[in-house]
Amino acid sequence: MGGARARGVVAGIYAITDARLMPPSVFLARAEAALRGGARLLQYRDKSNDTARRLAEARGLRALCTRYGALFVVNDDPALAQSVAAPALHVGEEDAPLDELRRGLGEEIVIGVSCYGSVERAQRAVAAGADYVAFGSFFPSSSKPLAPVVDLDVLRQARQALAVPIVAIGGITAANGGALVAAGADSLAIISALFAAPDVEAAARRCAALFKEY
Ligand SMILES: Cc1ncc(COP(=O)(O)OP(=O)(O)O)c(N)n1
Ligand SMILES: Cc1ncsc1CCOP(=O)(O)O
Repeated sequence: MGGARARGVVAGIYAITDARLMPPSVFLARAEAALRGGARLLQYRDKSNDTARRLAEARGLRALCTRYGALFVVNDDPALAQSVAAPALHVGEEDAPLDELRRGLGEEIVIGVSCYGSVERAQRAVAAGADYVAFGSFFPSSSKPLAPVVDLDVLRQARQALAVPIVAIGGITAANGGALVAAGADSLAIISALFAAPDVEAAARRCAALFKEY
C-alpha cells in the first residue's frame, strides 16, 4: 500500500532545487545548507536538457541525501531516477501514468503526484498507487508564476479524505507556512524562500521550526 512507503518519510521541509537560483559552483553547497538547516526531503527539479549535467547533479544530491538521512526525489524524469537509483520520483499531470511508472521502476520507489487543487484527483492518484500527494500553489509563486492559487480549505478536505502524506507547495515562507501545517500539511515544499535566501541554512531552520510550533 502506497501510504506505508511514505508515512513518516514524507514529513517536514521538502527543499526543491532550482538551477536559476544557484550558479553551478554553489549548487551542492546550497543544497547541503538546506539539509543542515533541517530539510528532510530534497528534490532535483531541472527543466534543461543537459543530460550530462543533470546526471552529475542528481548523483551529487543523492549522495548528500544519503549522508543526511534525507529522501532524495527526482522531478518528472523516470529515466534519470532509474539512472541514479533515486529512492523517490515526483510527477505531475503531464507525466506518465502511475501504473506505467510503477511497472518500470518497481515497488520500492516512493512516487509523489501533483494534485493542484483537486482532492478527487488525489483520491484517484492514491487508488492508482501514489505514495504521497502534493497540493498548491497556496500562495503566488515567483518560481512558477502561472500556477493557479489554491484555497487553504483544500488541505483540510484532503486531510479528512486521504491517509497518505500531504505536501503543500507554492510561495511558502517561514511567515505563511504555519497556516498550511495547521490545516494538515505533513510537508512544505519550498524553492525560493530557501534557495533565494542569503543564508540557506538559517532559512531552512526557520521553516523547519514551523513543524514544532503548529
Ligand atoms: C513536491 C512537489 N509538488 C508539486 C510539484 C509540481 O509538479 P508539476 O505540477 O509536475 O510541475 P513541475 O514541477 O514539473 O513544474 C513538484 N515539483 N514537487
Ligand atoms: C513547482 C511548483 N508547483 C507549484 S508552485 C511551484 C513552485 C514552488 O516554488 P516557490 O517555493 O519558490 O514558490
